[in-house]
Amino acid sequence: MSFFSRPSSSAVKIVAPSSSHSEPSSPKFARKDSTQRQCRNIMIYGSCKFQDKGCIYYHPPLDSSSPVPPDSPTPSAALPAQAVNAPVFVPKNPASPVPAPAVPSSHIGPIFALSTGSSEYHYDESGAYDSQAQQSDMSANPEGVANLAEHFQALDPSMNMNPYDQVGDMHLMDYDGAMDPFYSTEGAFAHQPLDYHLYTHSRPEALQQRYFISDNVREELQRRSEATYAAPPPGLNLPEETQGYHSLMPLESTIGERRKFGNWYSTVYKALNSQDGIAYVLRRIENYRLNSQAAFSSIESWSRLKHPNVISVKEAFTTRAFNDNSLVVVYEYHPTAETVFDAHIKTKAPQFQNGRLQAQTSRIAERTLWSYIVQIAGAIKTVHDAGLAVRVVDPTKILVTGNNRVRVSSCGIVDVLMFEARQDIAMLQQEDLVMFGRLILSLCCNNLGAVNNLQKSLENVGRNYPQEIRNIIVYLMQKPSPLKTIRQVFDMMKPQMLQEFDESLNAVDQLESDLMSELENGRIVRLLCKFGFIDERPEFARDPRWSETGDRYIVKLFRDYVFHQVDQNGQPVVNISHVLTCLNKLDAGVDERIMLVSRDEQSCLVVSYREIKLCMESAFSELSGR
Ligand SMILES: Nc1ncnc2c1ncn2[C@@H]1O[C@H](COP(=O)(O)OP(=O)(O)OP(=O)(O)O)[C@@H](O)[C@H]1O
Repeated sequence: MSFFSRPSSSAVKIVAPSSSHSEPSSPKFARKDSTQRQCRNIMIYGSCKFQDKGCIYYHPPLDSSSPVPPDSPTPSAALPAQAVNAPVFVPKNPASPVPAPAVPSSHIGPIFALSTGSSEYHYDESGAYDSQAQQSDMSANPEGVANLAEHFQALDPSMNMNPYDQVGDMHLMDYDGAMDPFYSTEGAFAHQPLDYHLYTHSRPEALQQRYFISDNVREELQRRSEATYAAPPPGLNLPEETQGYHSLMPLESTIGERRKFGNWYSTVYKALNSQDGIAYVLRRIENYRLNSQAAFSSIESWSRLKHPNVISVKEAFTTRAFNDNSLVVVYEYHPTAETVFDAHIKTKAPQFQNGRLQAQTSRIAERTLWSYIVQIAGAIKTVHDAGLAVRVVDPTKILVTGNNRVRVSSCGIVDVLMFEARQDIAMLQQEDLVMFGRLILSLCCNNLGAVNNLQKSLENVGRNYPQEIRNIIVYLMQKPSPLKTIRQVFDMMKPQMLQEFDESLNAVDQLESDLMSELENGRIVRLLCKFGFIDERPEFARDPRWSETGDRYIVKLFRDYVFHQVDQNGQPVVNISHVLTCLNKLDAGVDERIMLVSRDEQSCLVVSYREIKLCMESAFSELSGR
């Protein structure tokens, strides 16, 4: 189907000037004979290997310095009446130079003539009005140009609003550089200003960053992804596989001084599960001898417990794969997690401050501390409600797994190791509370040994933090009593819980808004997929020229307009703002018109995004058989 035969189309075709003014629609454009169409090999490679071997296309003589470019595969020769009456591409003030259209100069042919009746408008290579041509026209027909402009304006009053008039006002959009340094703004070219209503942003005040998820989130997620698939260095002499887990990689150093986990040495590995392909953490206890299978009974209870501040337990097993009797407990893996000890207590390397090397004193912020207390208290409450005890509430066993997000790790392992001691669960829960009090004290004082001088440490807490925190520590560390429960701690920090709740809702809003921008990107990707399906398709319905003709030709020219523009120096324009602007306008099907130029620069089409969208949809539905 010819594009120009669309009854509703207002596309205007602009063709190269013919030798005779009286024949604006040169019969050249009607030629479909392949022997007269230039061979594409000549256009692409400069020569055709098959020229003397039966290639049916036109090969210009070698000595011809500027071979006549072939016709663009314009589907129809003649302009229908509607197209002539449609709004046309007219300079606002024919007597003065016309500003360049939004198409880069190099995409515009040597001289274009807007052929309408017996008059023509001439544009030079930069798209500016060719005053010489105008002179000669005017000498032939002194009133021609002025009359023609009046004629066009009479045809369509909307002509007074020439969208290209705004080109002079167009400027590089402010966010170009801010968005991504890779997309340089060098070699400025005219942009369409963004139509913000095309974006369905939930939070318009944050528009600058809204094309993609925020840099912080993206970088963090990428770091996590890299950590998940990081491979171990060679020569670690680890088992290839144990109980369905492979690609083991230690998450801590296995050489040098090692701390014991109770009476045992332990090592933490990341490993991939061969059944679901997911990464898990294996905590291995070295040289452990299992005396009773019943020791694993608590693991089942732990594997049922789910809480956002508890690292889930998957399973436990014993193995000889490490050349000893090892106990392994498998946990959910949180890439890039670090212990609370490493994050807040460990001495940091000294840094230069005010020109002097100074030790880093990083007292934990009060807000962060409250957030940790609320989260850990929530975890302990859930564990106690399930009839279990955490048993290790320690800065080296609480992990920071995200922005202010903490999770209790290593659950269940002490239950297995100490199975034979069979302690009373109520007593173990009381111990949890004392350990929790010590943890808060260590965090406030930046010191694991703070508990050794309780009086002084509490004074320290009183100086740097509000009285409520001190009260909680004192409450948790007092003697065990049936009245001392984690619920009481919640009563002591109601305002902070409310604040924590508000902030977690804010975090959800923030993530939803990030998700929203990714949704927009998904929309753009779907459009790009359609381009991919249609453009340069070698054949469809036994037609090798399917992707080069009819609606598909418009789609192809639009693809060139979006991606293959060059600046005034002939450099490719690789500016994602332009791409996003065009694709969003296409997706919305706006009425704004743009000029598409054929690759041979012999013809131009002025079409609206709405029409291009129709072409794309019709071509795609042909392909998908809908
Ligand atoms: N579930 C998990 N997900 C991700 N990383 C984890 C997980 N559990 C532990 N890790 C990481 O493994 C490393 C070692 O953990 P471990 O509990 O042994 O800490 P540690 O500081 O070495 O304590 P210890 O001195 O008692 O061995 C830590 O950096 C921790 O962040």
